[in-house]
Amino acid sequence: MTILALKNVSKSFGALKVTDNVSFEVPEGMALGIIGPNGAGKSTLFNLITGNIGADSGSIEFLGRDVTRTPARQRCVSGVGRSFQIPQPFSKLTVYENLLVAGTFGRDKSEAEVAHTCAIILERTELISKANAPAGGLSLLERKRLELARAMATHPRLLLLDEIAGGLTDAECQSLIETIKAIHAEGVTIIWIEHVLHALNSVVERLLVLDFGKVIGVGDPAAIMESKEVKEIYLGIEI
Ligand SMILES: Nc1ncnc2c1ncn2[C@@H]1O[C@H](COP(=O)(O)OP(=O)(O)OP(=O)(O)O)[C@@H](O)[C@H]1O
Repeated sequence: MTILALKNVSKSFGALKVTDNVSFEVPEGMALGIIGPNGAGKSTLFNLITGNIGADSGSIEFLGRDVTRTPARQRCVSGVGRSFQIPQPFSKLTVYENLLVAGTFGRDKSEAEVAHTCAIILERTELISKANAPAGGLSLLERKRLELARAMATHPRLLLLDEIAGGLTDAECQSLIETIKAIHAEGVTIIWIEHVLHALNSVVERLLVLDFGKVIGVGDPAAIMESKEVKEIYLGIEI
């Protein structure tokens, strides 16, 4: 089953076309990586999928339903979760309270249900020992983990990760990869934008390359990394 389908989606900021006639489909259960140079339009693509910004043209389907004009909150409630490139937790709230906000947002769930699931998510994202610590005092890895945990607290069927491994040491990155793999193994569909290619390629089954807002390649990660176009455009190697 296709969980997400973009058809001819375009978006401009003034004269700058940041998303240029983008079409692709993601089968449920897949982990898809998105790579591309700085400014290629990767985060904008996430904002279009989540509804944080609206498309100028084209359509976006989630779980077979057209969500092109659906507000962000409703898309989140129906199963689109995301992490942001720059973690911005509620710094004066505790880690646990941050999760409660995400878990409660827009949902018709009892406080007891939300409290229970948030505790489980804190375990799975290795933040349980920090549950009562103010989020403002977390290390970078912990803040990245909190981004992941907050996204998980919204119960996503599709999880969008925006450069979640950026700035981490190799060891930190490896521990985060294991957590992401475990989430994926439970059946959550993942789309992951990342510049840390070894992290990305250890999780994803397919890679999509964006350049100047256009999809210039999509397919098996090894084949994509070896393609002439990707080496020239993304890695800056002249062939
Ligand atoms: N709200 C906005 N208004 C105007 N221009 C924007 C807006 N959002 C993004 N842009 C521009 O669109 C282009 C693509 O930005 P985007 O953040 O999507 O790229 P990216 O591929 O995610 O880059 P990076 O890898 O550096 O995060 C950039 O030139 C950016 O300055």
